Amino acid sequence: MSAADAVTDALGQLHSRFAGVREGLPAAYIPQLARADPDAFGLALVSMDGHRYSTGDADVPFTLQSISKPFVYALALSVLGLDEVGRWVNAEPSGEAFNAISLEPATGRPDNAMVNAGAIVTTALIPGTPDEAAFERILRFLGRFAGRELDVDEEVYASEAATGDRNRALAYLIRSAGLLPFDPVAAVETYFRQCAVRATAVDLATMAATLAHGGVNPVTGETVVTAAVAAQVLAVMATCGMYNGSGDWLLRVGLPAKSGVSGGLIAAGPARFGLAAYSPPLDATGTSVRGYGALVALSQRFGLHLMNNPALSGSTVTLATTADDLPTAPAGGPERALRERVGVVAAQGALDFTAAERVLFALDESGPDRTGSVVLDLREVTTIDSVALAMLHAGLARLAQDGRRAAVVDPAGRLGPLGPTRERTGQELPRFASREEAVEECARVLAEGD
Ligand SMILES: NC(=O)CC[C@H](N)C(=O)O
Repeated sequence: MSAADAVTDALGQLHSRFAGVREGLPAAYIPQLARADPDAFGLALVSMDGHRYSTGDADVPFTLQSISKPFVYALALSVLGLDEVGRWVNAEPSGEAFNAISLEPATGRPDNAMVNAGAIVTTALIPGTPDEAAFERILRFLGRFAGRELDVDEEVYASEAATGDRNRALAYLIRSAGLLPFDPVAAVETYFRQCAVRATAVDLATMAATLAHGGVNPVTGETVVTAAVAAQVLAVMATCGMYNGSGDWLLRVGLPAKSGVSGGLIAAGPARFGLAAYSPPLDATGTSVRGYGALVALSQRFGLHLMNNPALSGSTVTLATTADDLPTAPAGGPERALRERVGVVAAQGALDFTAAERVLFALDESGPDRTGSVVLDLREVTTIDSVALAMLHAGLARLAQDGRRAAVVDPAGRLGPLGPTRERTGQELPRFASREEAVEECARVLAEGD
């Protein structure tokens, strides 16, 4: 036993709770899918550190079906960009079933890339390269999300190819509206193959975790897509991923998700987890019945709903005082009076936009009457993202413009080159290794001014 087995136990409890559910039937319109074991049931979770947890049939391979759609959309966005992809496929929830004729009346443009119509167009947009046909490129790309090479279930592919006339009809209909830029037969064949790619629930949770982790596979460390593309894909999954069940899903589960008619279901908790369920019996929207139940319960149990009181990051400002309050300040004398006019603000942790706002507010409030000098101590700060960095430099420059001398305690150089502040003020921002030196410098400058 290990401590982390508690996570596996939590998954195991959900598994036991839903394993007995007998509702729903495996998809039958693709004959080969009707042969799936209705009792198969697996759950998997992958953390942002790449830790994998699973229970039940989480290592049983099954075909991705529609779960391939967000990942092929990610490839299209990576190759062509959102504006170009958006010319061919919209991003509006259709409120209709996955196989509906969800096309914009005037243009024939599919409503979104999660319904079949939009997914077929998305697949058609993927160009082959001199080295790789379009499908090989898609297959390899899916494998980078999973962290291993994936393959095709040829029987499921053949079964869908033999019966998939509705998807062919959709492709012809789209082309008749003048939209589909490629051969509809080839586009649908590639789409059928992508739907027949095989993966396990653990693979799928890794794929979802890669989207949740800003496009970096947390198991392999590979950057598969940019953070911007990962966010775009998650946005479309959130609004359209569960078809005509998308609104209800966002309400109850609150996570970007995608279902597939083989019984797979993924959900992504941005910056938290990738989740996957596998259980073939489906409800009326083509969603795994047990998977739905388990992920609703899991989201509630682990508090994953995105709109639910987003966790306030830990306290940022750990000290906001004047220098004469510091234990190192010698009592009495003119030194002490100078030190009363030096504000000290210490920050900690990872600084983003929210945290930078707290720091800037504390700098303003520091010192008597919001005047005098300020020392910003960044020794306990672990990271400063680009947005926070620009805000800190802008804020420090404004202090200088107000005639308030600022000094930073930043031995690790987290504030980067101090140039941005200097450029705005013409003054060098002094940087010190210790708080005491910074306070002394500020007090010295105040004494000079007196
Ligand atoms: N919802 C799904 O998983 C549908 C995928 C399936 N290959 C189809 O096109 O019908």
